[in-house]
Amino acid sequence: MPSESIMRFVEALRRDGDLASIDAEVDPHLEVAAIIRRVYEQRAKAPLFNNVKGARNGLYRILGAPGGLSSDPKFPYRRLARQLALPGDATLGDVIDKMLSAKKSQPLPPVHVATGPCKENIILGNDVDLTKLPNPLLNRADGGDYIQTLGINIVQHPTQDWTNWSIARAMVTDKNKMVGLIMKPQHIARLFDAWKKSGSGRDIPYAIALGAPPIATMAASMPLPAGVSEAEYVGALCGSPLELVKCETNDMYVPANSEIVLEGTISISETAKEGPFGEMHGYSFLDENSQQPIYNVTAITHRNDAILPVCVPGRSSLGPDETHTMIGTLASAEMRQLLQDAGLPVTQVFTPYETQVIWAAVQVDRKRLAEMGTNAQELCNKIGSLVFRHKAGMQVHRLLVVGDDIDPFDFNDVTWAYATRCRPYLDEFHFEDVPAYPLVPYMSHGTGTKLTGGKVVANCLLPAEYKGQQEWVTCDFENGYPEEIKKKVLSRWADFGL
Ligand SMILES: Cc1cc2c3c(c1C)C(C)(C)C[C@H]1C[C@@H](c4ccccc4)[C@]4(C(=O)NC(=O)N=C4N2C[C@H](O)[C@H](O)[C@H](O)COP(=O)(O)O)N31
Ligand SMILES: [K+]
Ligand SMILES: [Mn+2]
Repeated sequence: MPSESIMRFVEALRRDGDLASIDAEVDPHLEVAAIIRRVYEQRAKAPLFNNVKGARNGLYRILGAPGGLSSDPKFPYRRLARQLALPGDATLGDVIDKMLSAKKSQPLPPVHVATGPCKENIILGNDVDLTKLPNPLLNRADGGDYIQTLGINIVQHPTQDWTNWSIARAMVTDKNKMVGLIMKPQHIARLFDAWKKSGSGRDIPYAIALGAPPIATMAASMPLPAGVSEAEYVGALCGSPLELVKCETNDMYVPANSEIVLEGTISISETAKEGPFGEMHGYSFLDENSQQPIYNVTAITHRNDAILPVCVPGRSSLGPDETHTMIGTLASAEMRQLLQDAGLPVTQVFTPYETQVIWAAVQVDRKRLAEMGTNAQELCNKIGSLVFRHKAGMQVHRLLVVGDDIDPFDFNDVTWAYATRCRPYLDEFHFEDVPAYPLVPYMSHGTGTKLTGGKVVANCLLPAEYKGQQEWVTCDFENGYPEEIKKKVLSRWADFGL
């Protein structure tokens, strides 16, 4: 059973020796975020701050980098594994397979229970004061304190039977208000529009479950198809229904063992300035601010000694954070599913962390490719059209189509194929009429259009590979020498003192 609560997850990290439990007082104004940012980059233990300056009455402790790489280089993805109850030595391929494993199963609806740990403390109406919480400032350029970076935004469709769980950032603006990014084509934006169109004129009931069960947070970060209620997918993933409790001030349901729950309504008319925010590509643009919807907060409920998980997005090549290990990996899962459902000989898709998950390597089975009797132009246009016109491919701007001799999780492999087999211009297939990811710096602050285009598929297969032929020997130790020579070399290696 995956870690069905943040507490169980923290215990798993402690057992792994991958948790630093810090009782010294730390300042949520930049100090906490700077530590978390360095934890990602140094691949240090996940920090649990038990003594955050300004915390009171159990609100709140902070857990940093729950989805960062583990502090044990032998098991880099062990934190993700613990969230999904996979073995500690799980690979990213295992994480992708696990998150896709319920694709063919029946959805398993959650069950409603009377109460749970998130109901241990209930703060209502006038007692709600977000400004009294130790909200973290995550980057010196940020436009506000982002309390919401790893919680689940829970919003229902006004008429259809669809409750969407996603992650969308939000910052505190005053005692009972936040403002949060709601951007197309994300489902929260789609539901926001549906509410506006419904003509009811009502503001939108929502809940944000902070410190929800880790596997629920993973599903919230995954671009599952529209209409799929993530809670039901999680039930199918776990083989047992999630337990939800009803909110105090609206009819939303939240995971019973969430750490902290914010309840209220998203205004369909009022907006406020949101951002800047240090985002997933490693930039916080000083002029980045847009008018975004206001989240009214009518209740806060929480566990005693509640823990707020926090993500501090930034440069991933030094050490990926959850906007890479979760957004990138889970979008890769959905892109792989999309291409396989279209009958293409795709065996794996992955967004390298070295590219801020803006690129994705698409691995094809070269034997099955040869049976297709196709060519680069045809294959790359098919792949690009499928991925770039689908929501799961929204944040990817460059696809690299590689053969099965290339490990998509190994950036050395991917760049070797890209550098040596993709001829600039002839092997690049451009897409200017597809939705862009507007937060990519060369889109938001570049010279061209901001909402469309700037996408390309790079063919990294030589023509012979389209016929299933590999007309070369790869010059590395692994491939360049007969087995008995390699055995001989390895057996004498130590004696030579190399
Ligand atoms: C894991 C994770 C996911 C995030 C985000 C973050 C983290 C940690 C923070 C740290 C808050 C940074 C911003 C980054 C920002 C962002 C915006 C657009 C695309 C990617 C990221 C955004 C966000 O603010 N808004 C948004 O719409 N989607 C986000 N996702 C991606 C979505 O959770 C993901 O796409 C899901 O699939 C949505 O569910 P849906 O398919 O609509 O049901 N945030
Ligand atoms: K989701
Ligand atoms: Mn969704």
